[in-house]
Amino acid sequence: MYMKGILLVNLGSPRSTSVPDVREYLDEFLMDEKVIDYRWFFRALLVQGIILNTRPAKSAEAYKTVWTDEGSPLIVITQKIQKKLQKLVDVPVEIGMRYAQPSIEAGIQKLVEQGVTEIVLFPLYPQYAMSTTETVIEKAEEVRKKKFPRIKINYIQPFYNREIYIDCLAESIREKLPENFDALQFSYHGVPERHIYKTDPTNTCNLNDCCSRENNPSHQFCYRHQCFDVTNSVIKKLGLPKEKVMVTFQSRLGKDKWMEPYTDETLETIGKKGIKNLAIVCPAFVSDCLETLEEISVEGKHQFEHGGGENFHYIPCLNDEDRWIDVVKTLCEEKLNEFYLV
Ligand SMILES: C=CC1=C(C)c2cc3[nH]c(cc4nc(cc5[nH]c(cc1n2)c(C)c5CCC(=O)O)C(CCC(=O)O)=C4C)c(C)c3C=C
Ligand SMILES: [Fe+2]
Ligand SMILES: [Fe+2]
Repeated sequence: MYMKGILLVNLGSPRSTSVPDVREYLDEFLMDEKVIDYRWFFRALLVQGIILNTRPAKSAEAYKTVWTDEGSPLIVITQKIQKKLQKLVDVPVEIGMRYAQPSIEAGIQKLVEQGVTEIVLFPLYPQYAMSTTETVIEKAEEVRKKKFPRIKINYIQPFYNREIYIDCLAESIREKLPENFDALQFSYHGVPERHIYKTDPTNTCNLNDCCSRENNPSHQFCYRHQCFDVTNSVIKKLGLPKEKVMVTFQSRLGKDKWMEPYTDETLETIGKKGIKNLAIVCPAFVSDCLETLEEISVEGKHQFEHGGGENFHYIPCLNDEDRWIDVVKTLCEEKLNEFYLV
């Protein structure tokens, strides 16, 4: 007897805003070799010897500013997506986080307890990255092989170029754009440049003009290309001129070279260049989280105003908007149906 289910996977947050809980979360997150891709000894030296001495206290303060009575925004929003999706589909829907709780293992366990044998696992990231999609799939496969060897898992691939997603994002942005703005900034989570080279099976991406060219075989694993592709498709739908649009990369960590231009440096300087009214959106995230609610809405706003900007307008993520839940449903159903084909 076969039974299907859906597991929605997001990044995860600390259990609470206490410094020990934030340290535990950062330890698991940053010791993932798909995130900090140094050899174990050097990774441990950097993460456990340096970063975990100071960052947990700083991050805990940041988390306090976004935490709600129900918990971390990222987890609360993922739960809301789960509940809304559950009303639309007739198979069980659970959630799992790549780091901390509820874990991917706990999510699969819940599905198995409901009799599920075939799971559609949805990594909630529009663009592919080694530090997101790839680590989720690797972790889920590790858990499946060790704990649930008889379960089948079918993975939803990055959906950055799916028309239903682009339509949904464009409409969501259109509704939230202020009447007057000098520029619309697309701020994506950054990754170290090395990650892009490392995951390019074709060795052709030059992290430059290549990412904006059409039909390069490297694009399937090029996070930078996929960010530009989302931006170009959305602005085409919105009918916005390219001159009014910027793409930047946020949230860098450590001393490696991350993709440029950096969001914070851009925000500090554009006011003086005449951009007084700014709208900003963060399409690497489907749900609002620390990186959007604190780093962009609060810190980003200060940086913009400090640099001479006047009106800063943050455009929230898709979160649990009904049109986005419909996209999630369609993408899940496509994969659920694939089980019949194998
Ligand atoms: C959306 C895609 C993401 C990519 C790509 C990504 C890469 C990446 N992140 C770090 C380091 C940190 N990220 C942190 C928070 C965080 N990152 C993402 C998403 C991506 N990360 C989200 C959704 C969040 C928010 C989590 C939440 O609880 O709200 C943090 C923790 C917070 C902090 O201390 O600043 C770190 C650290 C690296 C190193 C990396 C790629 C190599
Ligand atoms: Fe590229
Ligand atoms: Fe991150």
